[in-house]
Amino acid sequence: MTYPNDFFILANQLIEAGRFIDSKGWVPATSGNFSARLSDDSIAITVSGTHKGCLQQSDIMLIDSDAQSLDGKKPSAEAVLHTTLYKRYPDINAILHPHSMTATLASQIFKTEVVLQDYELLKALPGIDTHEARIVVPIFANDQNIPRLAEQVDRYIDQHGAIHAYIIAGHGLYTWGDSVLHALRLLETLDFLLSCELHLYGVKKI
Ligand SMILES: CSCCC(=O)C(=O)COP(=O)(O)O
Ligand SMILES: [Zn+2]
Repeated sequence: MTYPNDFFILANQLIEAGRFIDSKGWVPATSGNFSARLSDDSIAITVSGTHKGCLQQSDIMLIDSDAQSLDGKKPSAEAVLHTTLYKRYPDINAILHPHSMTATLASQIFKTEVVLQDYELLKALPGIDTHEARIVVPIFANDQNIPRLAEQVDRYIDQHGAIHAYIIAGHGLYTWGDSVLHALRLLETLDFLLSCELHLYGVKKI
């Protein structure tokens, strides 16, 4: 298998992102998955079952835009959630999915959505230039049937318009950006804002 040139650059960015995300405690055990879109529209994604804090280049593989393996490796079990977002949003090039405690707890408390409003840090999200913005992070029921879950997300976006992230209940968060670094900044932003909301609801230590 000959990988495109940008595969190795993006794979290294995903490896670095994994170290950072793991240092925050957001990908316990083998949870989470990450991907980046290449210039030929194929997708570099984490191999299923790997520890995302100590990824090697061999733990990043290539899939096509329909989540089919291009190199014989086994992609993340949630690859279809990634390809569905890439199809919908031509401008995004990276997706990060941690199993952070903030997202997991928020889903148990808020059930259907988390509303983020009146935070200066909202301005770290694309297209937002005031703390008065109102962001909704929808929460979807967890589902072991990933294509069905992806359809649920797609339907929500059809009905409600663009979102920056979503939570899968009792599971974790999905967010994305135009680069791995950008997606990482959004992830930090959302984690901080979710922990503010949890503190407001009496959760003392996260
Ligand atoms: C061990 S966590 C259960 C699977 C999961 O939710 C996840 O994010 C990791 O799955 P993958 O196949 O991408 O390693
Ligand atoms: Zn997961």
